Amino acid sequence: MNNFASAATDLVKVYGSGATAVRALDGVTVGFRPAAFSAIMGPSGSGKSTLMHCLAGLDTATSGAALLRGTDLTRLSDTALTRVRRDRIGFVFQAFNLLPTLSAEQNVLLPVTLADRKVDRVWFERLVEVLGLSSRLSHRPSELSGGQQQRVALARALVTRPEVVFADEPTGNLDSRASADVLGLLRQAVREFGQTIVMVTHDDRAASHADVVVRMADGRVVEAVAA
Ligand SMILES: Nc1ncnc2c1ncn2[C@@H]1O[C@H](COP(=O)(O)OP(=O)(O)OP(=O)(O)O)[C@@H](O)[C@H]1O
Repeated sequence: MNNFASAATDLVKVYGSGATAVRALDGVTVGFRPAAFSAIMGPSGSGKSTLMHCLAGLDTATSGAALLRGTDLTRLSDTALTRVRRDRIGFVFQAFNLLPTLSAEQNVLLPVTLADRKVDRVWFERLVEVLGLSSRLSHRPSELSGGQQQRVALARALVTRPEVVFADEPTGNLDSRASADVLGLLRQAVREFGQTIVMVTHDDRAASHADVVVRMADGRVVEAVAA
């Protein structure tokens, strides 16, 4: 499992206890290749978000391992986990989650600012150019379209060059044109920057942009195929 950028081994997540317990993950073993675009699909309630949250260190597992390049996140302290999330993982959410009072540039640079790190201007300029944000950097989120806001969120996720970007329904709030645009950019990040991306989606069209599709049902992986 160490060859994978992100992996789960026999991952179990039980919410609640006793008669009302829900086994959201029922022994998931799966690996996500580096520099590939992977999609997790499956019916509502099949455990997609729970798997992603455990792999991204946003939720704790009941048992099993959630590996980020061989680091088992289930064994880390809260402080260590916070650092891993900040330094080694990028996030893109359905609801963009940009800070409304900051400009696009400040939003993109937020993970660098928070980590008190030096901004790599060359990398920043390249990202902004590839994502088509050069003329939008001084705008606040409210002055941007949904597609532009998601591009800012994507730049924010990529700015630290994380080992994995986890995207949770990244096109869920976008119309079909903006969706195609964002999916094309996710693909481009994989192709040009060697970025590893793991995306949860309901949308067959979104999944068709991925290299690999992992299908879940009832808390288990039922299929993992090259798209
Ligand atoms: N915080 C929670 N407390 C209790 N049960 C939960 C919690 N989060 C998820 N579950 C349950 O775990 C199961 C898996 O949920 P999960 O959100 O991972 O599914 P999903 O495939 O992402 O669904 P959707 O596509 O609707 O987002 C569901 O039965 C859900 O009701």
